[in-house]
Amino acid sequence: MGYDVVVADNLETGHRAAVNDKAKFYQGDVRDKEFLIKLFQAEDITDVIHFAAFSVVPESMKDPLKYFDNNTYGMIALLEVMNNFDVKHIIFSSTAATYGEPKQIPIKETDPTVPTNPYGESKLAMEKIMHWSDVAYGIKFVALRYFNVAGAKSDGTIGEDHNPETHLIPVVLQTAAGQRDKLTIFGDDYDTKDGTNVRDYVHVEDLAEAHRLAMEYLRDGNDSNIFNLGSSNGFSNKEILEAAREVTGKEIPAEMGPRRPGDPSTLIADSSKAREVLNWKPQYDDVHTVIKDAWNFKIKHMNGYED
Ligand SMILES: NC(=O)c1ccc[n+]([C@@H]2O[C@H](COP(=O)([O-])OP(=O)(O)OC[C@H]3O[C@@H](n4cnc5c(N)ncnc54)[C@H](O)[C@@H]3O)[C@@H](O)[C@H]2O)c1
Ligand SMILES: O=c1ccn([C@@H]2O[C@H](COP(=O)(O)OP(=O)(O)O[C@H]3O[C@H](CO)[C@@H](O)[C@H](O)[C@H]3O)[C@@H](O)[C@H]2O)c(=O)[nH]1
Repeated sequence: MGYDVVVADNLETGHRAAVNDKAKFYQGDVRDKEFLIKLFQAEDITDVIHFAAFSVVPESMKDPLKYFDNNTYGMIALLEVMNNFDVKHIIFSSTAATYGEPKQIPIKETDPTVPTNPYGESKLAMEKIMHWSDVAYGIKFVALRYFNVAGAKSDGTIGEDHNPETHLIPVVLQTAAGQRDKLTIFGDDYDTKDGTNVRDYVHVEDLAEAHRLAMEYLRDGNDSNIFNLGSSNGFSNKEILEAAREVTGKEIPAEMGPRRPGDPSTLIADSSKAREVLNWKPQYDDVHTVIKDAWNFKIKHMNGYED
């Protein structure tokens, strides 16, 4: 859309091949202030979109300090360097995991934030650090609380590739592709329509557009703000499995397993604030399309970006 883009990533879970050729790429760690200072000296940065983080809920339960170090400390280092270079806009990948077990569905931005896992806690702390950096240094932020991001770029060129993969839809599709023997659904004794967890899946292309709108919102001189980003539809884990069977035409063997520690029962967004304030108009509300796009990426990249 005509923006000049600089990407910084340590490639710990990311892939060089996922970076568009038109963007400049710097390999380095967001916690490394020397690296950031060199980057901010070399490039004329006006706005920062901060995605870098660890984001696997069960891993954060086992190793919380890894999450507070990479995520929360990473934010401190970044804001310090932004402040030194007088960069005043940051768009941040926050998460539905900041809410914890919701008191009401759909979840509004004003609802209580009581994370049930260290990952969500690390991100909530990052939001608070941005708030106080706004008060003290005038760095304006938009925290985008993503619900479950899924799908792939609709032309099949960019998609999810984690090793090991833990997210439900790509795990289901690895099973459909014969790369796993079976799917294990983590718990069927929740207080939901069929006993399995319910999540709100938002297409990655809709999510990307919300970032552009959030950046323009800050460029227009608006105040710091927090927005939910979800499709506002809830699908149970069993429903995702059934939808994936329909999309792929594969049997997809599955079994029930025990609950996964740290999982809230149901997460569904009220995204009306993003629609009203950012004028966000998500194009995808059908989970079949989300799964179809993820499957399209999968069959073109059976081994991820190695293909
Ligand atoms: N996928 C989801 O459903 C979801 C939902 C809510 C929030 N989020 C957030 O969105 C962001 C992107 O998530 P994703 O699913 O694409 O995960 P991902 O692991 O694919 O992407 C994270 C990227 O950050 C990089 N990174 C991590 N730590 C870094 C560091 N210290 N320095 C430099 N680069 C670093 C990784 O190499 C990777 O490219 C994360 O902040 C995550 O918490 C994701
Ligand atoms: O093999 C699997 C993998 C997942 N699940 C379940 O599928 C659901 C979704 O899990 P997952 O895809 O791992 O996502 P979440 O744990 O819901 O977390 C995602 O969504 C959060 C916001 O809702 C983000 O903050 C996180 O970064 C992102 O990973 C949960 O009920 C899991 O228990 C299974 O049953 N079997």
